[in-house]
Amino acid sequence: MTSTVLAVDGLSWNAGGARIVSDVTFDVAEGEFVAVIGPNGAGKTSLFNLISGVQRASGGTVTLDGADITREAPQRRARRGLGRTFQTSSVFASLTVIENVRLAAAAHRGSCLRLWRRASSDAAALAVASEALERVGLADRAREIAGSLSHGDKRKLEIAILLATDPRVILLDEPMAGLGAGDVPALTQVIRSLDRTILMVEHHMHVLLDLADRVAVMHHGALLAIDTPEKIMADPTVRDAYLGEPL
Ligand SMILES: Nc1ncnc2c1ncn2[C@@H]1O[C@H](COP(=O)(O)OP(=O)(O)OP(=O)(O)O)[C@@H](O)[C@H]1O
Repeated sequence: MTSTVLAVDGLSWNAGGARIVSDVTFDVAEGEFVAVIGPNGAGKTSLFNLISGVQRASGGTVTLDGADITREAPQRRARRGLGRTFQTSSVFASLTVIENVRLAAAAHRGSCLRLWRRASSDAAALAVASEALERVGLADRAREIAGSLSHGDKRKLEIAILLATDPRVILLDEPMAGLGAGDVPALTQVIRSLDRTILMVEHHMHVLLDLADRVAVMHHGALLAIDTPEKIMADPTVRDAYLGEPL
């Protein structure tokens, strides 16, 4: 019996006189991987903004582990375990790889960052950071300056930063965007190995077919369908939403 970790119910958002997200309802079960797809402008990032709290919903609710978090600020949601990456990189380019992760671990542990202390003195945060880097395959790059990493490795670092906060749910917004074709399989492998509850916006069909338990299709701000990848691929209304574009 699987339990619901994240639930959105009737979630809506109006902005600039338009309804951007319209009455979206679905549940995500513990350990489930849900891919979110849809044509450009369908409202995928806006949906993530509502779930993570970057935008306040105009209507509906977001529930995490049974708690209504709809009115909570993003930081509070993050502390509850909603971890999110953004389309643009949130890495501190001038810090080392491990410093980026250690800071996230320390902030999550609530330790005040005493800047006069040596950075490495928080042994617990450092241990968490090392383990997170191990998980994403960046352990041997720990002492490098984050800004010098390749695009693909920066994405892995962003995921390590999230892991350092031990999130209940991970929201990944187009993690493959801007990657060369050669970097996609390695990042796919890292994401697959996370073994967490994950919601991911993704355009690469082969990636989400590989990873997703279910695929949610957004269209004009509404949830058009949510089902297994096989059923979604065979759904004529989904094909119509893409105006004949191959899925
Ligand atoms: N703050 C805002 N005010 C007004 N309109 C907005 C705002 N943010 C987004 N939109 C509009 O809402 C629609 C959905 O945008 P959103 O970025 O959520 O779509 P998306 O599915 O993530 O698209 P893409 O795949 O291109 O990233 C777009 O038409 C966008 O222009």
